[in-house]
Amino acid sequence: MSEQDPVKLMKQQVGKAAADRVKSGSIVGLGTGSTTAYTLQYLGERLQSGELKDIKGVPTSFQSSVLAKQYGIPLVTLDEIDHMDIAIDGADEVDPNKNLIKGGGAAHTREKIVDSLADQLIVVVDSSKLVDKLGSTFLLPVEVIPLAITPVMNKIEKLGGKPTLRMGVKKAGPVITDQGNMVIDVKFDSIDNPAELEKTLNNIPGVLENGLFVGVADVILVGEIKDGKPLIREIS
Ligand SMILES: O=C[C@H](O)[C@H](O)[C@H](O)COP(=O)(O)O
Repeated sequence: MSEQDPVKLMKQQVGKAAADRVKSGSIVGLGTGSTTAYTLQYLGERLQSGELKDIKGVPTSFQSSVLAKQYGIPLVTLDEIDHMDIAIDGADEVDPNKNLIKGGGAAHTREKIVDSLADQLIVVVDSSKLVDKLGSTFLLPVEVIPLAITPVMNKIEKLGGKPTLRMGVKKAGPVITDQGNMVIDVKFDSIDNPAELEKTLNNIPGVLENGLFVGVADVILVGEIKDGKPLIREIS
C-alpha cells in the first residue's frame, strides 16, 4: 500500500485522534488490528515527547503487547488493576446503534474482556466499516475450543448460519487464536437481533466467545475523506 492509500490515511488519522484523547495517568485498553496499531504508535510518540506521562496499557492480543513494547508503552495485566479509564479498539462493522462485529484478527475474545471493563470504549474505524445492519459485509467470527468444532458448526447450521473454519495465511491448517482455539466465520442472512444472537451463540457448548459487541462502545470515531482531505467524525 502506498502512503497515499485513502483507507490507510483514514486509519492513521482516526488512530491518532483516539490517541490524543488519552490523558496522563490513565490505564488504557490497547485494541488489536491495523487501525489501533496507529493509536499505539501515537501513544508511544506522545510518551516519548513527554506530553503524555504515566500511562499503563492492557493489551488485547499478542499483537498489541508486541506493539506496546515496541513503542515503549508500559503494560499491566487485569490482575494488577482495579479499574480501566479508557479502551481504544477497532471494529469490522459498526451499526447505527454503535453495536459492532469484531474478530477479523481473531482477537475478539480478549478484546471483549478488556473493552467491556473500560469506563469508556472508543472505537476507531474508517468509513467503510459503517453498515445499516450487522453481518451485511462481514462474516461473524466465533472462537471455538478445537474438540468442539464439528458439533458447534452443526448447531450453527441449525440456527440458520453458514459456518466456515478460518484457515491460516502462510500457515497450513486453521488459524489458532492467542488462547489456542480455532475460529469459525459465520454468514447469517440477516442479524435482526444482535443482542439475542450474541447470547445464543455463546450458549453453545464449546463456543468461547463470538464477535458481536452489543452496547459496549461509547464513542465511534470515523475516519473519512472529504474533498480529498481526511476528517474525523464522532458518533456518541
Ligand atoms: O480481531 C481483531 C479485531 O477485532 C480488530 O479490532 C478488527 O478486526 C478491526 O481491525 P482493523 O482495524 O485492522 O480493520
